[in-house]
Amino acid sequence: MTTPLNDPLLIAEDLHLSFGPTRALDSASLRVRAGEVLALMGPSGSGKSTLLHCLAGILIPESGRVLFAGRDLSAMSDAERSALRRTEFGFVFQFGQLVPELTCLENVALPLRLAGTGRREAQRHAAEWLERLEVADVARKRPGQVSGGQGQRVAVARALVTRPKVVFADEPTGALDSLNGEKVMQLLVSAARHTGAAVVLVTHETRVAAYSDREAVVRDGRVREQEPVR
Ligand SMILES: Nc1ncnc2c1ncn2[C@@H]1O[C@H](COP(=O)(O)OP(=O)(O)OP(=O)(O)O)[C@@H](O)[C@H]1O
Repeated sequence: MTTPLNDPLLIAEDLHLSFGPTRALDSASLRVRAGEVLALMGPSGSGKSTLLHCLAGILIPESGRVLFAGRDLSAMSDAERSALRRTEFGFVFQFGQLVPELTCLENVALPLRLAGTGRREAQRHAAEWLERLEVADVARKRPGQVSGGQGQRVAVARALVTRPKVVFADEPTGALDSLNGEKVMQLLVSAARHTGAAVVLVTHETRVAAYSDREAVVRDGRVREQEPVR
C-alpha cells in the first residue's frame, strides 16, 4: 500500500465522541502527512488524547471517520485494527508502558517477536535501536532499574523498532525534567526522521512542540487552528 508523498497519510473527518455527558470530540478534523512531526496542543480536557486515540484506532468515534492510507478504521474488525496498530503504528506514552518482567532489550524486541521475527534477529535489531537511542548500557536491566529518561528512550526504541508509519506520543516527556525531556524529544524526532515515520505528539509544553514541523490546537473537542496541509 503506497501513499503519494504529499497526500495525507492519516485523515480524521468530523469526529464526534462523548463520554456520558462529556462531549470529548465535537466535529474534530485533522490531516497528518507521511513523515511529518505534528504537535497537538491545547488546554487540559480539550480532547487531545481522545483525538489521538481515535487516530490510532484505539477508540472508535460515534460519527465521522478516520482514514489511514485510504482505509477506514471504523470499517475494520477489531482484529484488523489490532494488526494495523501492531504493524503500522508505534506508541510512546507518559509512563508505564514497558513490561516490568522483561529486560529493556526484551521490551524493545517484543513488537518484532509478536510480528513473528525470530528471537536472535529481534534482539539484534533491538540492540541497534537501544544504541541509536543512546541507552545500549541498560539492555540487560529491567525497567524498574533504569531512570525515567532512560525508560522513555527504551520506549521510543520499542515504538520505532518495527519501522511504523506513524508514532503516537501522548505527553512522552510529561514525567521528565526539562533536560531529559528535550533529549527524549531530540532522539524521538531524529529516530522518526531516520525511518520516515510521522509523529503525532500530544503536549502541553511549547518547548516540546518546538520539535514539531506543525502544530494543531485542540479546543472544546475540535481542531481550532491548523496550518493547511501543503
Ligand atoms: N474514559 C473517559 N471517561 C470519561 N470521560 C473522559 C474519558 N476520557 C476523557 N474524558 C473526558 O473527555 C474530555 C477530553 O479528554 P482528553 O483526555 O481527550 O483531553 P486532553 O486534552 O487530552 O486533556 P489533558 O491535556 O488534561 O490530558 C475531558 O473532559 C475528559 O474528562
